[in-house]
Amino acid sequence: MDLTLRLLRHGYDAVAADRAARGVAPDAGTHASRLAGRRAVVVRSEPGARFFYDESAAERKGVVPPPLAWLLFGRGALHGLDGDAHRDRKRTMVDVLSADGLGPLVTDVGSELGSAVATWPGREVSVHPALVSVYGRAVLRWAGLPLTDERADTIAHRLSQQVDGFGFAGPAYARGWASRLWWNRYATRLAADIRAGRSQVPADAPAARVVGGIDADDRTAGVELGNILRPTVAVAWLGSFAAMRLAGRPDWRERLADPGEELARMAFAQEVRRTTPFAPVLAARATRPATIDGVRVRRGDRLVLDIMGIDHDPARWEAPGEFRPERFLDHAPGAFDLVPQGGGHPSGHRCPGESLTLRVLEATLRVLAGVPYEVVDPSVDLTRMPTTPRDGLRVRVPAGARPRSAHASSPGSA
Ligand code: HEM
Repeated sequence: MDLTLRLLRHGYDAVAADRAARGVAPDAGTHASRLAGRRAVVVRSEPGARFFYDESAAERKGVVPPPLAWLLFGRGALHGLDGDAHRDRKRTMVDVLSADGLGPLVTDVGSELGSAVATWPGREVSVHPALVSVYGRAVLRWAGLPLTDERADTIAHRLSQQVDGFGFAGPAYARGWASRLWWNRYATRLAADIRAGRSQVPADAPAARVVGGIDADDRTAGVELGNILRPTVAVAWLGSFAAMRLAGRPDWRERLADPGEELARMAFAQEVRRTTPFAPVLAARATRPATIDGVRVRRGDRLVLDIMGIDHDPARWEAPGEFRPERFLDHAPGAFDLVPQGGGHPSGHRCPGESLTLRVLEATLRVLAGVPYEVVDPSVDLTRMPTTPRDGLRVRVPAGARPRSAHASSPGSA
């Protein structure tokens, strides 16, 4: 069976099911398969991951089919560019997302979430939609868009629908497309207004820097602006798993509530990234032949990076099935060992939002660690992509509880 069908049927367990069906040895780092009717080589080992990220060996153009790529990233997005066209555009994105400029966004996430959790005592709330609002308001404000909170909430939830639709889950896929078409219209107009000096977006704000830094038409500039806003909202998927893990670890919960424990929160966030199912695989096309781990690669073959397999590989991670944040306290992962947001060098296709993701999760953990909530149902459907703990993680906060974060002053680092 084709891996595409397995992805639709098994979701995050698709590669494991493919390996089992093809009789691949448990320790094999690479195996031959099929993707969308073509020969494919699925890579997990370090040599395989290096080949996947070698620009002289693999390309992206046209590999992800439009029904998925145009929904999630938008038509013409840098995810599907190669060579100089990719490099030029990537530079703008990396500049805008550099660590120096993220402080105000991260502080805002902490204070927005602090205000939100102050309303939770005595209620049962769903964490995922709450985080979509918090991250969405914060990133839209940081980007420089002058919006009311209500309008920002609406936009945040529309952006989250584009993410929620990527796994072709029936109505979610249709909702995702409705939101994508709306975003394309809204963002094209916004990009044109920013470029013509007709908007209230300050010239040095991230939205103006993205739109001004990209050498492309207004529609494509709007698509790339979405490629900063939408994935920041998507951190809510990781955030809901972070909240679930926190509830399961009272020892860490106590520690992470201490404002001085930033490094421990970063380690916890790394382990959340490693263990959270988000993108199961990535795809590219081989531009030259090779042999990887004894498996022949032909020019034109699809290459599939097995994200779930790498992040849970027993050769890389001790007890990979266990949630152990301490593994990141004194260990920085290699460029091909922890790949929830891609791997290799940042100038390649690796996600430029990793630092933002980690810092937003760190701020989220600081606030949530001070809230005495219980999880209603931690079950996770691994066949649904993207997935969250059931119902976006419903939590119950006792009446009269006083979330610590709502009273603590926010440290500048958070
Ligand atoms: C939920 C958190 C996130 C996850 C799981 C995630 C995952 C990924 C993955 C798997 C890739 C593809 C890497 C590759 O093709 O090799 C990627 C690329 C990308 N991500 Fe993220 N990401 C996240 C957050 C962010 C954030 C916060 C931003 C920006 C604010 C961002 C912006 C991008 C962009 C622009 C690319 C395209 C890079 C390129 O093709 O050169 N992502 N991300």
